[in-house]
Amino acid sequence: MSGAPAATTGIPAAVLDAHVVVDRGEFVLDAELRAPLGVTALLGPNGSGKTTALLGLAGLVGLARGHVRLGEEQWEGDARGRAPEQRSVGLVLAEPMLFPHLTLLDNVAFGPRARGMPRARARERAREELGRVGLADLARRRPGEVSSGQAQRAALARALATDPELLLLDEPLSALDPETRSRTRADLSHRLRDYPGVTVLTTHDPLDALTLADQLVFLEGGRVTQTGTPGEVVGRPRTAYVASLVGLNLLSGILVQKDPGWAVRLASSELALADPPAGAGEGDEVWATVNPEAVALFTDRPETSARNLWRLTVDSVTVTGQRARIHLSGEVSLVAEVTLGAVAALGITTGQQLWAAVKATEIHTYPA
Ligand SMILES: Nc1ncnc2c1ncn2[C@@H]1O[C@H](COP(=O)(O)OP(=O)(O)OP(=O)(O)O)[C@@H](O)[C@H]1O
Repeated sequence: MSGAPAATTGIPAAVLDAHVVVDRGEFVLDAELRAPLGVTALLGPNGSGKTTALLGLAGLVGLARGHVRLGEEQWEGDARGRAPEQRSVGLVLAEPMLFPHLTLLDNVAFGPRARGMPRARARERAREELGRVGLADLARRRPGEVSSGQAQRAALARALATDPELLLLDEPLSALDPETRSRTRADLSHRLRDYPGVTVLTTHDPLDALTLADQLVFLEGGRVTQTGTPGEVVGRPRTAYVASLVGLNLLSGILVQKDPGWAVRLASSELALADPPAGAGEGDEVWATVNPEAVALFTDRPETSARNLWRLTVDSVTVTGQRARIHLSGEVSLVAEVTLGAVAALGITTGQQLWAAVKATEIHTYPA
């Protein structure tokens, strides 16, 4: 839900402290980004400004306003600015962008060499970095002679060979096929655990974010809409995008006391609750999440003890593996997740009307 306040929670002291404002004409990025040591994932839909934010941190696009500080160092702001090459940054893009005519070893040695390290030491450093990403045996190959996942690992080694204080990874796994992606994700996770600096990585993929990152920052329309640890975000999503990414239904409304019990008054329906949320009272705005697996579907009005029952229309059906997600709308918009067997048994098709039931105990609420 755009316009929701950015929510920040108990993350360690920020080491990267930036306010990145970039004016691209029709699009303006205005994002405050704080990242502690460890991995911060920047997530957002296409065009939300993730790449622009990374380029702003690296000094590769100019800021209209704002600042970039890393620890005690001011990289940008207060009329001071460091050129990109004066920033201690390692950058990895979706495409590895290795020099095709150089071996992996020389590709990785290039950064230390360019910073004045003698050739033999730079090669030694490169060998060490290639070893850390499992490429010691391929050091003499050229980029065209290795797989896409291996090339991406070499790009990571190249970025780390200069011992950057800030590592920026822009969709580092997005160009890989699914199998390579999952193996490279594991290698990346392993290598990042040993990297002592601040990593900011952009991704669309919740699996990348949840497996690689200590902290998540969501960007929507150029603004930060939510930050938190993976656990905090999964437990309390605050925008429809965040909720859908973590696979939950998110509804918002006003908490009302009923006789007996409590409910959330939605735009055109109500959600009966088992318990009111801690920290909220009558009349307060609250969020409610419903796991799609907790939405039971019926073709005929069921005899059910579930206190939430609606007749809804099937808008679309998406299948992943053996399960299907049924997008429903009507008095409420909900996604239900059922087995393919249930899709067949209920004969689910687009446009069909179904009864959807959710037990009050399956609704998780928290203050907005
Ligand atoms: N060089 C440019 N000149 C003008 N507009 C640009 C430029 N680069 C990006 N934009 C615009 O800025 C917005 C943000 O783009 P950006 O690439 O940062 O988004 P993103 O979140 O990384 O997207 P994706 O996930 O698709 O890579 C988009 O609307 C894009 O069209």
